[in-house]
Amino acid sequence: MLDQIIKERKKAVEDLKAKVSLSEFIKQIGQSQVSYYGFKEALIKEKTGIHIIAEVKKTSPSKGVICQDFDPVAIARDYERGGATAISVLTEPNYFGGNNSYLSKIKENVKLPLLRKDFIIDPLQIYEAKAIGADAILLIAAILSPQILGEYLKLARSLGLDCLVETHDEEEVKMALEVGAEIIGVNNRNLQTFEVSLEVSKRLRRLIPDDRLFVAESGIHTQEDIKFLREIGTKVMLIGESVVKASNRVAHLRKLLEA
Ligand SMILES: O=P(O)(O)OC[C@@H](O)[C@@H](O)c1c[nH]c2ccccc12
Repeated sequence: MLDQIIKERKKAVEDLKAKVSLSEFIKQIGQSQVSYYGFKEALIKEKTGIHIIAEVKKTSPSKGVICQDFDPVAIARDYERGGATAISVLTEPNYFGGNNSYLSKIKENVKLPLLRKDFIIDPLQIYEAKAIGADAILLIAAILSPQILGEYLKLARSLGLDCLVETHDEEEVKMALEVGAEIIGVNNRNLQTFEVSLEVSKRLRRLIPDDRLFVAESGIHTQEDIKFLREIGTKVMLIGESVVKASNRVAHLRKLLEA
């Protein structure tokens, strides 16, 4: 599955390159009127409870359609009212039902830092992320070499974008630490098999020193899940399905924040 997603993303990047040049993105970034917000800065603020990065996604390869009447701006507004610290927006169209325009529209309507959630495999996508209004990007260790990951981190920083570096095993955590990733996510879902277990966070949490920001990602649904993650020293959690699907998103988020 992951291989297929990457193949399609590569094709999309080739199509993008045929249409938009790097200098056009640089020009767009220079002329941008939007306000950017610090993603890491918001997530490291001292707080009694946890910080939640709430995710806007319509479908997923493992669950199919998650949200029937999908309105990205309305969802993002609910997240803001419910107390999310940041918002993750899927922009990958074929598997997650995402779109760049969703991120841009949310940027115009919500005052929270935005993470562009996509499969980044080319530097042009990093410029594009900034141009569409992202404050941060996801970099997935499993699909990048250490050298490329290091280069993308540097490029993102030079554009003022924070990076969430996603890992799923010991090897990937080591790689993220070595290239100097400041924010390290542990995906509880295996992107190949879709198997989800919070034990992955528990196992990898202790490998991440206190000078880096640890983020637990995926498979977080209940107050019990949050208590479990808090007990292993998690302060930031990325939650998708559970909050998108809730009949009352604001109330559900507030309840999770109380855990
Ligand atoms: O819906 P969940 O189980 O709460 O998961 C959210 C998020 O972690 C998940 O969407 C995700 C984690 N890593 C990714 C990489 C690409 C696309 C999506 C993801």
